[in-house]
Order: sequence, then structure tokens, then C-alpha cells
Amino acid sequence: MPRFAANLSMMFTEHPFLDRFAAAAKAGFTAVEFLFPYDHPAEEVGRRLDDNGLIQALFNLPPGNWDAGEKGFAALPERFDDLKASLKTALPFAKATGVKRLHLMAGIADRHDAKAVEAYYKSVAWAAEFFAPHGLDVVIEPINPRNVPGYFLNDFGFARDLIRELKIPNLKLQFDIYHCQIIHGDVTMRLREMSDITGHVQIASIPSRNEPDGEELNYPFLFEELDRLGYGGFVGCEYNPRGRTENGLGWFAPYKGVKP
Ligand SMILES: O=C(O)C(=O)[C@@H](O)CO
Ligand SMILES: [Mg+2]
Repeated sequence: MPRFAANLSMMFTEHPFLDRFAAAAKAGFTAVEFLFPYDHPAEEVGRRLDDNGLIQALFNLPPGNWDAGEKGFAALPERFDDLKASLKTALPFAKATGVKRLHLMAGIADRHDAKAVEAYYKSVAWAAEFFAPHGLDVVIEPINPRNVPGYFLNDFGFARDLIRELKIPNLKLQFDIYHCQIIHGDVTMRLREMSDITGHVQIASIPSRNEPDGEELNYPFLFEELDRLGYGGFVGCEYNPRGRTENGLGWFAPYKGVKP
């Protein structure tokens, strides 16, 4: 049975950020993820996890100026120094939370520009090698162009080929099923094809990005498929609840309290 991680950037937003940990635990989650912890002291985030018996499944490396539209800089050749600095910023948060994987964002760049591709390969390899001695994986996530127009990593095949080519053991795929269905479809076959390189999975209904309990995809089937594939990682619930988070957790009832 998959282990679900509540995404605290999108779920339980009825509560201030630091109180969302308790809300997630109360709702039966044993793990959480979120976009960014950097506005809060690392020790305080670690304390909220401990106090609530939660595992940190994932968070993102610093993306640059998010409010100004930056989405990371791994594919931006002129931002390599910023990329290197961002890894150092994230490390104390990784230590304080005990997280085992970090999402490296690619940035807004043209995937068909050779300089951007070269920068991306270099940044991804650098980040993975930087975190390897700390026992941390780096994950990369293709994102659909409707949600983030111009995002460099917008193709699962490109991500798969890069990971297979670089052959860095702690470099893996963040397989967000919501993005995969929008970009390509044929989700089950892609999960099967990429299961050996998948380090994290995320879910939401398509197209509304709400609770995974309806619309285009049959999630109970996909959860069983993850079991059939022997996927032992987390499934991040990266969706916008239709109303109060707690009121939309009917889909989660069979999976409540699943421990590692
Ligand atoms: O948008 C998504 O999907 C994510 O997983 C985020 O980490 C990207 O910011
Ligand atoms: Mg995602």
C-alpha cells in the first residue's frame, strides 16, 4: 500500500504553515512534503516533524525569486553560482528534517537551446554529486506547460534519457502523475517503463488538480499498480482541496496510518 505524504504547501492551508504538521498527523498522515521551508528556522521545522511523528518525504531546493516567476535555475547557464549557493542553503534544512530527497527545479528556458541543455546536465550532475555524501537523492520533475509555461523540463522522455545517460545513483525521477497525464497520457505504461528510476510520486485529479477521487484517472488502480511495481517510496498529495482539507479526505480512508 503506498505511503502518502500530505503536501503542506497545498493541503491544510486553513492553518498557518507550522501548524499544518499537526493537522496532517491528526488526519492520519505519517509523512509530509512541501515546496519550500526556507522562511522558517530549520530546527523549528524539524521540531514540528518530531512532535507529530512525521517523516519529511521531500522538499524543493531554493528556486530563486518565486514571486517574480523564477522556477529554479538549473538550465540557466549564467546562474550556475546561484545554483551552487542554493545547494548550501538547503543542506541544513535537509539535516534538520531528515529528508532523503530534494527536488531540483530546472527554470524557465528553452529545452531546444543547446546551451540550456548543457547547463542543465551540468547542474543536475553537480547537485547530485554534492548531496551524495550526505545520503540524499536529487529528483527532477517534468512539469506540464499549461501550469508553468516555458518550464525547461516539460517531457518525461527527456528526463528519463538524462537520468539513464548520467547514471548517477542518487539522481532520480519525480513522477508527478498529474503532469504526466497532461503532457503525455498513457500513465500506467510510463510508470512501468520508468519505475526503476522513480524516486518520488505525486498525485492530483486531472484536469482540476483537486482530490484524487475522480475526473480523468482511476487512482485506486494506479495505487495498486505502484504496489505491483514494488514502488517503496512516497506518494505526495500535491492537490488543491476543493474545500476544507479534512472534508475531502474520503479517498484517503483506506490508506490512513500506513507506516514505513
Ligand atoms: O508543481 C509541481 O508539480 C511540483 O511538484 C513542485 O515541486 C514544483 O514547484
Ligand atoms: Mg509535482
